[in-house]
Amino acid sequence: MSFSLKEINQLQKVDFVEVFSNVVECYPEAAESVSNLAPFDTFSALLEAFMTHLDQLDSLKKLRIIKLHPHLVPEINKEELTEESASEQSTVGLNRIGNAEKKAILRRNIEEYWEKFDFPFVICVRECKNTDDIIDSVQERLSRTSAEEIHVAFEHVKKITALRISDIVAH
Ligand SMILES: NC(=O)N[C@H]1NC(=O)NC1=O
Repeated sequence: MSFSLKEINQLQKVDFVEVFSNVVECYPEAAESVSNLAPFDTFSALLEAFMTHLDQLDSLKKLRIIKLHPHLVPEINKEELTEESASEQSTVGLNRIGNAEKKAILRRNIEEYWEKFDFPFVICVRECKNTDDIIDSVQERLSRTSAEEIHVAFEHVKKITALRISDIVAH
């Protein structure tokens, strides 16, 4: 459902939090905090409020948010996907990889990443052209340090959030 900025600004706090509850995956606390800053003069101001909220979180909370994201191969953890994640994962066909070998490589790489870092591989899927793009990224990012990867993964969390906000609010 898409809202105008005017409609967003007229929402009661509880409704604002519900509308934006999953723009940060499974972390409604972001919407809760940003709701206190309403009304917003522009779409950019709303977007910026969420980005600023995320940026100022301490590193433990950032890590917690990264860990709230589902694996790109949900079978790894037998996960139920949120509506937003399922839709994003389907944009590049992650839910219908026909090539068994490719599916196995992706799964192996993502499991290896999880074992190395102890948090899921997070990437803004909607910025990827296809599953090969994702395989290349996970292989490249596997060589990084944990601190580097927390930073990179969190930048992807912010991109995912921005796109989800753009889906909700006409701009
Ligand atoms: N693991 C991971 O990257 N998950 C996500 N990426 C994305 O674009 N949507 C997600 O849920």
